[in-house]
Amino acid sequence: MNREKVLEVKGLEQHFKVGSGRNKMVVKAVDGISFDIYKGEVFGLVGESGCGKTTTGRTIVKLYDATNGEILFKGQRIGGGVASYVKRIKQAKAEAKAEINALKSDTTTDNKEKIAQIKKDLKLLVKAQKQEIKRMKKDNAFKGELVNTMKQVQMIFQDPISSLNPRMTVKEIIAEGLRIGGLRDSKIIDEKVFEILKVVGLVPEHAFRYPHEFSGGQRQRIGIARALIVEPELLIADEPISALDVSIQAQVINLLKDLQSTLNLTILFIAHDLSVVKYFSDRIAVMHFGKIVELASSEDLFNNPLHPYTKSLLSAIPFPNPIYEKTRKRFSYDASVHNYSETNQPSLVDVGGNHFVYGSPDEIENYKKEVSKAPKAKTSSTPVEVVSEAKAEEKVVAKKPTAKKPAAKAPAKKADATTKKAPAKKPAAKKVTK
Ligand SMILES: Nc1ncnc2c1ncn2[C@@H]1O[C@H](COP(=O)(O)OP(=O)(O)OP(=O)(O)O)[C@@H](O)[C@H]1O
Repeated sequence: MNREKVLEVKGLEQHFKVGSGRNKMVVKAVDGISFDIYKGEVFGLVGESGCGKTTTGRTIVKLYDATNGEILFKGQRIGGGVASYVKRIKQAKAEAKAEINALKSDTTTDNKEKIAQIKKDLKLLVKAQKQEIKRMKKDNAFKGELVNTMKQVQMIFQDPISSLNPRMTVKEIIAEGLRIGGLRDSKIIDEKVFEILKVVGLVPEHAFRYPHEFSGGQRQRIGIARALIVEPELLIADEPISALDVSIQAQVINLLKDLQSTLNLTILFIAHDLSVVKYFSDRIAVMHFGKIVELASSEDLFNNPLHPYTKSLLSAIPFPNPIYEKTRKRFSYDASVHNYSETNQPSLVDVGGNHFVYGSPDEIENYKKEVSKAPKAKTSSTPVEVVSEAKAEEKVVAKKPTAKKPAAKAPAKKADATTKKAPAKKPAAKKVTK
């Protein structure tokens, strides 16, 4: 099946210069990652704190300028960096200089021709690299077009408290994206805001209140409404539940899950908890120290994890079973097992059935053997547990109670009013064909 790529991330690097003087150093928060996200897919990005997940999301929405690599949204370049081209020019110049100096110091032969050739080659290489830099910068320069494109990529933030302006009413917060997009008709703006509030499980009356009047879960719903009002195609959810009370986490996850299917959204779901992404994601990429170490369908990753880091993350997931918990073995990941060297370099390779693992050639051979012996994965469609959560009242500080009806259960017609996309429910079996 031909799948439309909504997002393409190619060799993305995001390096931060920190400290000064002797303490100056470069933090390679994201260190050359590549992945594609297909239309209608939920792509999970997981890893422990500090592995670069948030930086990846923020670089995609252009909160940071990428150091290197490319980001394409529906084929259009929306971000990237030129550091590698500049580095290549510097390196080529240094190499050419060293070669020319060596030839000049050799007084026994006439090396004029060779030197001229080196200079000519260098000139050509520098010209090609500069042209490439120019092309990239030019692609970035279509500002108007880029602003429109970026509207289609929205982000939900980890902390709903700090991400909402306390001095703005909910209506002002949600409508901001519409106003930035040039909409001025306050009647239409009001209608759209009220509509989207219903879609996320709130009520129109909430529009006139301030963020502090809401509970954590409700604030996250406001954040979701703010992202959805501009009818995005790609939603980047950066740990949307990690700051929330456990009792309401599942509500927000289920809301996102429903919205994803009702509005046919494509989602990059960032989380540190593998158990959360399991039921939500079609595919999952596991990140460790700025690199993707494993990328596979959700089923493959859980049923047949290959990279030792993924195995260690999985071993950390608790199960609500005391007998299992008593015997559960947690093991830690020791990166020294890999023995990487200059001649034994790792890379991310498909070891079979679109199951990618980061490893050296020897490791990849072993992973391939392992994957060929593995039993076929069973499809799991278990919904997120909402047992106690459904009962858990979201403590509303606001005067009136929250609408209990889950947003995505809103009639298709309502969703239609908030998006250009066909509101029809997607078929349940939306698993990506591999
Ligand atoms: N603006 C910045 N300047 C310097 N270093 C940064 C910056 N942002 C992130 N980092 C560093 O980059 C690394 C990756 O951070 P990032 O927040 O992307 O990780 P994360 O996996 O999302 O972690 P968490 O789950 O805790 O948010 C960390 O070492 C962090 O300290």
